[in-house]
Amino acid sequence: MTIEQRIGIIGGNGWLGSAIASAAVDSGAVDPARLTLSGRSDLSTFPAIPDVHRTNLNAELVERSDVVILSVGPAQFADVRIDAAGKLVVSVMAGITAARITERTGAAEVVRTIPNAAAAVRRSFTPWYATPPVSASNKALVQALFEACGEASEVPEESHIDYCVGMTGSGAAFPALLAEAMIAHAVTHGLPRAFAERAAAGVVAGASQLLARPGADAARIVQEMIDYRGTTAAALLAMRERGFDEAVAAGLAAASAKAAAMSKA
Ligand SMILES: NC(=O)C1=CN([C@@H]2O[C@H](COP(=O)(O)OP(=O)(O)OC[C@H]3O[C@@H](n4cnc5c(N)ncnc54)[C@H](O)[C@@H]3O)[C@@H](O)[C@H]2O)C=CC1
Ligand SMILES: O=C(O)[C@@H]1CCC=N1
Repeated sequence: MTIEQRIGIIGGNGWLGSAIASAAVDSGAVDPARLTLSGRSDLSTFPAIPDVHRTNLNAELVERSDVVILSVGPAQFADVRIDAAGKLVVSVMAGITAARITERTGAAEVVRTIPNAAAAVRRSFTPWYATPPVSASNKALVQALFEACGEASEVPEESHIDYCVGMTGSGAAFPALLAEAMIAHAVTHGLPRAFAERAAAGVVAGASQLLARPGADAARIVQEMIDYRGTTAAALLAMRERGFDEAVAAGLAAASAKAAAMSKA
């Protein structure tokens, strides 16, 4: 779907805002001439997307946009003073409630999302929640915008977005954590670091594709390996025995707790 509405990204000079802007343009979903980015840094540091309008003035961005994406840090939101009444406001900020966004922007139609760092390679999985006033056509716009960044899926409750800060938002870093642990182990067993890095990245990125197959079922893949009763089963059972599931659960809970604390900072 090509998005006809004019899009503005406040914080479009930042990590995630830049990735969304590039994905939206590269996918063809958004015409760069209808895209505006704002941020606090020098305009020369903004992403180099031809024909995109860049500004340090949020009011100018709002004036030029039908859809305003909020991509500043949660603690920076208190400094964003805009009047977006009558516009669709889409937040990617962790921890900031839709009620607070309406209160501070005047927008009735608010969507909360939690994309992730894989938006940079158009592989973010992005859940989104629309407040009741959001029209069906604006919901379709949000779905199209985040499909340009990877996959997107509507959730029925705002609390699901707060939960997803850990799972989808922070989860993009988890494969690298797994790879790092494997590299460290391989190096202590004498393997050359360069080989270990290539092998770990290859295993983590390559084998993840098993889960990308239609109908893939993580629990079934794990159980099949355990039922095979070979070396993989030995590895999986030892990791579980040492608290793998508990470590993941603690990580997800810590991310959501941190988001709640950041939103109050
Ligand atoms: N980085 C990630 O993987 C993810 C980030 N998020 C959320 O996305 C938001 C942005 O995160 P990042 O891009 O990583 O941060 P960032 O620090 O790279 O970008 C934020 C940008 O906002 C700009 N900014 C700050 N105050 C501003 C203001 N008043 N007006 C205009 N621009 C302003 C800054 O110049 C900065 O470039 C955060 O709220 C974060 O919780 C959500 C999911 C994943
Ligand atoms: O690390 C962070 O704070 C951001 C928010 C969710 C994922 N990344």
